Amino acid sequence: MDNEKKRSASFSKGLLQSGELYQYVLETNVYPREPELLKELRDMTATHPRAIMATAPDAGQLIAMLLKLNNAKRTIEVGVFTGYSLLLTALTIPEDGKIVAIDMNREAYEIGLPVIKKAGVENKIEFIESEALPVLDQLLEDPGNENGFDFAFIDADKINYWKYHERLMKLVKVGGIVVYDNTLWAGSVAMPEECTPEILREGRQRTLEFNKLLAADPRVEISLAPLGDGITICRRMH
Ligand SMILES: C[S@@+](CC[C@H](N)C(=O)[O-])C[C@H]1O[C@@H](n2cnc3c(N)ncnc32)[C@H](O)[C@@H]1O
Repeated sequence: MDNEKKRSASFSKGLLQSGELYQYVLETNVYPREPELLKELRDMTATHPRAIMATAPDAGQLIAMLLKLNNAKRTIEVGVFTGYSLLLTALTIPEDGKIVAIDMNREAYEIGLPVIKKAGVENKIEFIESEALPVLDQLLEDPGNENGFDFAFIDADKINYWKYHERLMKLVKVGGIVVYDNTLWAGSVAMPEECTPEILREGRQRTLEFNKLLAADPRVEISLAPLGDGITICRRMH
């Protein structure tokens, strides 16, 4: 990819002042520390027609740090796609860690699976091909899962984010962390509706509603970090 294309590809994902600034962050701080196999998976995904869906590497770097700071062992991931955030999590949690990874599309997961196998971390992953909501409800049927998870990463259909949140407030332990992706929705949350491109409008509305509910939720501390497409970090307080 030439520099111009690289700049515009990264800018479409980033929210900083300029593509150059985002590229600077990636090239000086993120890419040099990105594990080799994660880079391989990112490169494989780059040719996918929906490559833009993959978690941004700068957001991924913060997620890995949060997993470590929280000594996360049991995690949930909703929205796997080709597995960038999943491999990142699997590489970060300890050998006996486990990830319940849910996506209704196995095909995309299978694109990244050979790299996950090459990394030797497939044993940490339970991939469930399904709509996420019934799986979370099913997890809650087992009382052993209540407060049973240390961390969750949610990167799927915005319309259900609040429903996921309600379940996660029971599944993730007090002190545990839940990260929601795309909470700035390409910057559209701060645009007047009439100036928002049609393709972003519904997601913008859902994101505005979700962000408002989260900001008023006394169960969590929150921080909306403007990395990637915006990630909101929640720490369950009670
Ligand atoms: C933005 S992508 C996830 C990107 C991924 N975190 C990564 O790092 O590449 C969103 C994924 O959510 C999945 N998805 C959307 N709605 C879903 C639902 N209701 N239940 C389960 N998965 C869903 C899609 O199939 C898609 O693979």
